[in-house]
Amino acid sequence: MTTDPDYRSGYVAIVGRPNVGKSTLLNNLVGQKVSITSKKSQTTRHRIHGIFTDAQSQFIFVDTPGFQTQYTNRLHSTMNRAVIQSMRDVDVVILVIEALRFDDRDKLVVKLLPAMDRPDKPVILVVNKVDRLADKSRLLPFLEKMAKEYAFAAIIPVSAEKGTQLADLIRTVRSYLPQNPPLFDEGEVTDRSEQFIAAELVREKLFRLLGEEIPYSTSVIIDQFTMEGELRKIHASIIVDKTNQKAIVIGKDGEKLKLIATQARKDMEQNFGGKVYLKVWVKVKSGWADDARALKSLGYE
Ligand SMILES: Nc1nc2c(ncn2[C@@H]2O[C@H](COP(=O)(O)OP(=O)(O)OP(=O)(O)O)[C@@H](O)[C@H]2O)c(=O)[nH]1
Repeated sequence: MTTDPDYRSGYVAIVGRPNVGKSTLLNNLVGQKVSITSKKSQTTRHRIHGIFTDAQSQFIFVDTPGFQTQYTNRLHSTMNRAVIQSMRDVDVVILVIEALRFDDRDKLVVKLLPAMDRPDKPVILVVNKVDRLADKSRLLPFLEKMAKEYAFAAIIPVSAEKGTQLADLIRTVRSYLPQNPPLFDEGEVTDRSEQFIAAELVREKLFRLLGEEIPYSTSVIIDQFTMEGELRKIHASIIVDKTNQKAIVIGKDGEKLKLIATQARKDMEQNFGGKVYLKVWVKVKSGWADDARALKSLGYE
């Protein structure tokens, strides 16, 4: 751990409507250092998506589950609550939009942001996909217009895909992080367990593929994780609270569960760099959320 008095660390939320490039940005920012934290870190208030640590700073990127949903037309109150909740305790919010595009859906996201005139909660606007602009001269007026309309702490045009201007973004975000020693030990966060990642990837699919209510009352546990040569054999259970939730997760003719499992398997194969055999069950465990012992067995202290 560092003893540098100017070390900065804090929580950062990346928000924006679907498809603006949030995941691309996150992956590029955390780069090789992408880490899904260990079970222990799960007990913090945030769901952590990735951590970037360097000699001067540590950025802890938190999930904003609501924005990951496919059901973009259903920006209803549950989702809003989830998003607002996830932004409440972060130090910096990064709002991502596409260059030259600021539509009604972006405006809806802006409405959910913390008040920008509050000095303790800077919102940095990232204008992404600048590489796509044929006519670069249109960018500056767009940036100026955004600056005039909203009190962003900073506006930074980037290409998340090409990695352009990301160093600038890192520097800017850093300047808004509190002076803190690293909140997570680098060893701890890079020591990622494939078992944990596997559970996270299934959980992510629940958020993406189900309505907004269900994922919050589910949990995922890995019952079995074995290697057979190069093949990872994984058995996972999705734990739900009620029988009707089980039916929803499984879907008509098992289609939903199949989709969840297929997408999770593909992500696992990409993450682990090898073939995965994944089997997923849905189990009802009534009142699991209230049962301390059950919670403990699911990894929540
Ligand atoms: N040209 C270009 N394309 C980009 C850039 N960043 C992201 N994209 C593309 O935009 C699409 C959406 O990117 P994602 O990172 O999945 O977007 P997202 O905001 O995480 O989307 P959701 O998960 O749906 O919320 C993908 O096809 C990316 O390849 C960029 O800087 N330039």
